[in-house]
Amino acid sequence: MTATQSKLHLLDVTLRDGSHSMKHAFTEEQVRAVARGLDTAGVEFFEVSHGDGLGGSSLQYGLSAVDEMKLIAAAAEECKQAKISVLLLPGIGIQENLEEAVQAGAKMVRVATHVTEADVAKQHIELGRKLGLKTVGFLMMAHMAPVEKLVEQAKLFESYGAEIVYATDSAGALLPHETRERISALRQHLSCEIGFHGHNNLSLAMANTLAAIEAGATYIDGSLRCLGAGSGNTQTEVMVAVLDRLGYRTDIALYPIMDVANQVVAKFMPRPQEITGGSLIMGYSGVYSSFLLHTQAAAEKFNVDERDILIELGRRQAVGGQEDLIVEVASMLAKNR
Ligand SMILES: CC[C@H](O)CC(=O)C(=O)O
Ligand SMILES: [Mn+2]
Repeated sequence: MTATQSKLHLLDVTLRDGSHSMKHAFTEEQVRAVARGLDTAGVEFFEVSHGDGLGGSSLQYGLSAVDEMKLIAAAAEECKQAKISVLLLPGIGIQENLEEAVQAGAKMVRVATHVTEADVAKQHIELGRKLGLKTVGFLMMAHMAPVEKLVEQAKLFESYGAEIVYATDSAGALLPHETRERISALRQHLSCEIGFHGHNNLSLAMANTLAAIEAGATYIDGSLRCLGAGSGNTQTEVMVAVLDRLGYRTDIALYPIMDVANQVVAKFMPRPQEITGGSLIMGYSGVYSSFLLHTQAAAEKFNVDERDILIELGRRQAVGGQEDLIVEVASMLAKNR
């Protein structure tokens, strides 16, 4: 990689993907402190929503301790320059949720679908554009589709009006050459900007991020201290240092971004974002990172090994929205013991 001084857009997802690790219990005070720190450091975009996107607060996905609209409004109040993104999964979030988020201060929407289901997002992308938002298509579980399928689905997003399309490694299952192959194909076949969102379940989030950048991604996600589902995301503050060493411009100041990571986020994280038995197996068998805490609860309830549940979920190719399968598999394993 050569030093290019070309600008990369870092989007921090601590206050959205981190919601999974926090069991959706962010307080307003925590959100304000993180938002202030990100804004001061020069982060351009950061995401605030329930972990499963707008409207995700439910028994199936986990109830939010504080209404996400209140958190979005609080974060917006703290910002002088940073813009707030929200995640929207068609079928979970609805039009009214997005309109309310805009009232609260959101400036970007990322419409997320399973990697083969972009066609359910047409109205949502059009709505984002109509509301004047920076509008993004976010293809989750990108490891589950062959490259040609990913390109086909990304083109659908682009045709609906998405200004950026992401390949999302939801399970932290991609290897660097697979990431490179996917992002290169997207870059070759699309005119819009390309993004990458990684998870660190196989300790490859940074390697995949660099492969994505080399292949043409210009929007990159990260979270402070890796606070995100599974083993978390590419670590924002580390990425700022690495990209600076490589000669990329992020316009994010290193000490301030380290300070919000270490003096704010580290103080309220429920546990370090380590690669545990469960998250490693998620990357290994290709299971949605957001299933981790649900799986650990089911393993405890049915007294079975969380790794066995995850291997079976991977074999069944479980996708987001199938959280009920976790309990079904755990109970099946307990019966067959
Ligand atoms: C359930 C939504 C999911 O957490 C979105 C995301 O960040 C991913 O797929 O990695
Ligand atoms: Mn994620």
